Amino acid sequence: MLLDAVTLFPEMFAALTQSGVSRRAYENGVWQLGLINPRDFTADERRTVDERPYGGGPGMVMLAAPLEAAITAARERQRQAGARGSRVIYLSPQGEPLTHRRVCELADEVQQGSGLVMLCGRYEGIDERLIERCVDEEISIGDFVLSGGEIPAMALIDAIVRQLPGVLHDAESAQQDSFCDGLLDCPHYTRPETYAGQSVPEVLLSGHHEDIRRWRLQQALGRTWQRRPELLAGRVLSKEEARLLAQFQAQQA
Ligand SMILES: NC(=O)c1ccc(NCc2ccccc2)nc1
Repeated sequence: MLLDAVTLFPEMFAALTQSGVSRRAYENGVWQLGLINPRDFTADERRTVDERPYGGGPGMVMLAAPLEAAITAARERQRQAGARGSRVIYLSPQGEPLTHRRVCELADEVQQGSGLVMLCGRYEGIDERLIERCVDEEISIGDFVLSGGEIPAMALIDAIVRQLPGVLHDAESAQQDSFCDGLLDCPHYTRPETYAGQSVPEVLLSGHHEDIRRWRLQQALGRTWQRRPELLAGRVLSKEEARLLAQFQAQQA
């Protein structure tokens, strides 16, 4: 699974390869990370990667040429490593909002042997002609602006890696994540049974797996209804789900 990042700050990506689930998967060879710095593809002495915007205005814009050379190098490296095609994804506030569904689609593509090149912008963004020439897809992780595309790229990589087989111990926990079945996650509890005077919902101590499954489903439905009702609008409920949600709503009334 070849994932490359075109970035002026390659050292940031250590967060993925040096800790947690993504580190374990990386060390087990489930995924590989390539880091390409556009500064290595500049032709001038000062290794210029950005310039002032035409039309004036604040800030700087990233030059197209070093980025195109970096992307070309990344795609060539992926081709030589046997990737069947490469998708160039540009992380930007102007992108398509990222969803769990898209994460799973990209994870499937990578599993089928496609490579991913994540383009990380800095400053005010990138010369539009580079985007037109080289970017296959623009993705946003939310309606806010960060100082660079590296954190969004790492978020996307982490979300994709979690979906790859063998990464999470029991595949189940990937499925039970929020959003997997289009719902928010249920509440979770662990020891001690009483914390700060608060006890754990009885059903979770009962050992009745069917009751526990039903309680968790009802909590997920109820929370989604309370916090993100628009997610329910796009989801068909089973008879059991409809009944559990109605019961939850009645209890809230
Ligand atoms: N919401 C996001 O996914 C996101 C992505 C990148 C980013 N900052 C870099 C950048 C700024 C302006 C134009 C293009 C890239 N901030 C937020």
